[in-house]
Amino acid sequence: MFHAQIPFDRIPHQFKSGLLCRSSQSEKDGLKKADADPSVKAVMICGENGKFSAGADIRGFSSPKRHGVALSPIVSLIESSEKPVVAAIEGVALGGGLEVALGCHYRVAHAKARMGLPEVTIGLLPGAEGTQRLPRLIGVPAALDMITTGKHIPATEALKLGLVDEIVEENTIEAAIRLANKVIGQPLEPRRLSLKPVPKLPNMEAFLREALVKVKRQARGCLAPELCVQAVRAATERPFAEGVRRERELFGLLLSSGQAQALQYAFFAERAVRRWAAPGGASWSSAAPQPVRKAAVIGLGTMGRGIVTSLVKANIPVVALEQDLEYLNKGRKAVMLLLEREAMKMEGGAQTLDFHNPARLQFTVDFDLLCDVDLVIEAVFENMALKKEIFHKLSKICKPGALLCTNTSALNIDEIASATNRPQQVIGTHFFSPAHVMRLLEIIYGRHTSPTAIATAMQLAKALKKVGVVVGNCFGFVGNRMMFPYVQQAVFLLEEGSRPEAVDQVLEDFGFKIGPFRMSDLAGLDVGWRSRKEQGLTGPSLAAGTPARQRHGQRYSPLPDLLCEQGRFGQKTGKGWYQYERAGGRTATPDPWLHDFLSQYRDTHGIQSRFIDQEEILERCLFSLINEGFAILAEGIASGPEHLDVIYINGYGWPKHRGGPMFYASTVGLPRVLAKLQKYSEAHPDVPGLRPNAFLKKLVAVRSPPLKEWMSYLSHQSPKL
Ligand SMILES: CC/C=C/CC(=O)SCCNC(=O)CCNC(=O)[C@H](O)C(C)(C)COP(=O)(O)OP(=O)(O)OC[C@H]1O[C@@H](n2cnc3c(N)ncnc32)[C@H](O)[C@@H]1OP(=O)(O)O
Repeated sequence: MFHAQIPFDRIPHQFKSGLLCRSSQSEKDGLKKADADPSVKAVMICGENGKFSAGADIRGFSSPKRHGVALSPIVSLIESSEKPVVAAIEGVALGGGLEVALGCHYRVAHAKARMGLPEVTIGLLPGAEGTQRLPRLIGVPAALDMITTGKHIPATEALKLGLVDEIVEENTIEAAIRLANKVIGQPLEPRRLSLKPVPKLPNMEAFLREALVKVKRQARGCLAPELCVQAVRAATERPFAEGVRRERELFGLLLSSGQAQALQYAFFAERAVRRWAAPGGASWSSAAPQPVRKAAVIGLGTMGRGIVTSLVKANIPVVALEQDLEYLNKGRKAVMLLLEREAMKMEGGAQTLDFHNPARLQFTVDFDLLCDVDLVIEAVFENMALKKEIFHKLSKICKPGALLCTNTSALNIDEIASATNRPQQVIGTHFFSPAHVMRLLEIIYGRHTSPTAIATAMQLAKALKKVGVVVGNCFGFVGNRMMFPYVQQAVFLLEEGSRPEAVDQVLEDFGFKIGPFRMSDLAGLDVGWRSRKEQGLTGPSLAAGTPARQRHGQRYSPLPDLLCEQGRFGQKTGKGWYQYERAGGRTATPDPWLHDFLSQYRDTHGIQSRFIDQEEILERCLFSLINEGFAILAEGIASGPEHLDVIYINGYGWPKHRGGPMFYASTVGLPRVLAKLQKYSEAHPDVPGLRPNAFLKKLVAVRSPPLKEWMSYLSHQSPKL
């Protein structure tokens, strides 16, 4: 028996899985030697440290030295071996790692192992013949599902699909050796996947056509899933060698598409934001989190319900509190419904979640029951006075070490903290709706927030399977602050001659899940209206004589206020920027009433309507958002552009294959972004959001360095960091 270990490059930090080495000579030599040595009867391939392989080093794909796919010859060599080769899969077998296993004649996996071809998630396709071998092994529907989603499947599922031959609870390597000994001398031809036909489907053509439509719909504008379908189609239509040629061609297209680079940037950005930094030098490397053994949620509106669901799913016991029994019962029903739905999606169902057990989930109107929780998340509506009242109460009732979180999308964390006797334990946790689904958790530190509080909130994000991003305290924090100029431009474009459906179409074609007007109808126009009234921008507190389209000397559009005055709050009232089939309906159709209303509005205010092309729509919306991003970086509200990008991808539906707004700016070119902002700003001098930010100007002046160097060009790090 010859044991070949896939050469492993150890990844720094805690990561113990192996990555495939790009130099392939050593394993080629090993395999050749084993084949030539008559004393070797079989070969077993395993990983190191309990991990088979996480695939190729993703950083290598953007390296200029990279030429073609070097793994295919090794996989072919394994498959063509005259001696049985068995893969012993422990930990993970991903990407190129799984492709190596597919070249083996047999596969044994540990019960806890996970397998997948995640290349699609980094903008590629399995380029070492995986798109040709997998459909031959497990059939087109299952292979297509794995290849186009990139999902990791557990060993139990892999066994059901026929991806592995055996799963074991204990020593995988010994089991693989046992299997290898058993199959010595048996014919290998039937085990060579390249020689097998792809299992036929009665309706293969229709199936592939539908699969293409599905991936195009799901991943608007993202190339990789579409090309994955094309590669699998090649497996169904061509002999193996031709299919491989097609796979290689498609892989090359993706590698040079720009989307792969954006998605790979997003992969590392998501990991980089875990290394947070905050005022006074506190950071992820020095601060330790406190354990959260029990939590409480205050307020069971839409956000509170989702947060409770999230905590229960993370196995954290929860006390859910409402102001009175009527609200409590309503909230309880809604939470139970959400949890039942979630349980149905999980293996093990309701038993796994255990939400009927009052020790795991308790509903109450009694604040005193919060006395022993480790963490409270207040999720009442956005009203400073109410939040302060609650935090004042919490600081009296909760145990000394308890962390006090406020779920707010814009309010001042310091002001909320001032109502307590422990501002160091107050932190903002901005969840996104629906809170049990959306991955983003914006974590906002105030002036007094302690490093332990930040570390605990980050740990909570991890437990909830969310991406936590630590940011500073300012109105709207990062996500909403960048959103304001974007939405503002969208509304200004309507004033000047555009229509909601035209603006939405441009941004949806760019890749956003929904455009700004559909989004506003979904969220409810009344939310922003209430906030504008509180800010004195509209409503009874607006000073008499204020010009209709100006506030504090800047351009202002009263259009959203006028719609709200007509009771048009969006989907909930059946009318907003669009019309819907009924109140609560979800199908938006352009509304002739709104078009007439816009014409009358322009007449009233003497605005000459003009045709606005797609380029202007896109640039004014996106570049104003990006411009605000530069202001946020310059002020030290976020520690790097990756933070802004991760927030936008995970919380605002920014297309991941465009890498986030700041990455996108770097691909468009900072000089172009600056020039366009200058042009639009000259045309609209009363719109500060279009005035190029000084940091953007500085970066252009120093010849637009790569994104990872931007922060070093800030002359001084903000005192916030
Ligand atoms: C030439 C043949 C072509 C082959 C195609 C391929 O193989 S493409 C690569 C396919 N593989 C992947 O896409 C796997 C990506 N990685 C993961 O899904 C996960 O990292 C994991 C392996 C499931 C482990 O998850 P876990 O949560 O335990 O750890 P992290 O995600 O936090 O990762 C720890 C650190 O390791 C770095 N890292 C992980 N995978 C890779 C990789 N393939 N290439 C380079 N670096 C990788 C990750 O960035 C983390 O680094 P830090 O410095 O600690 O942030």
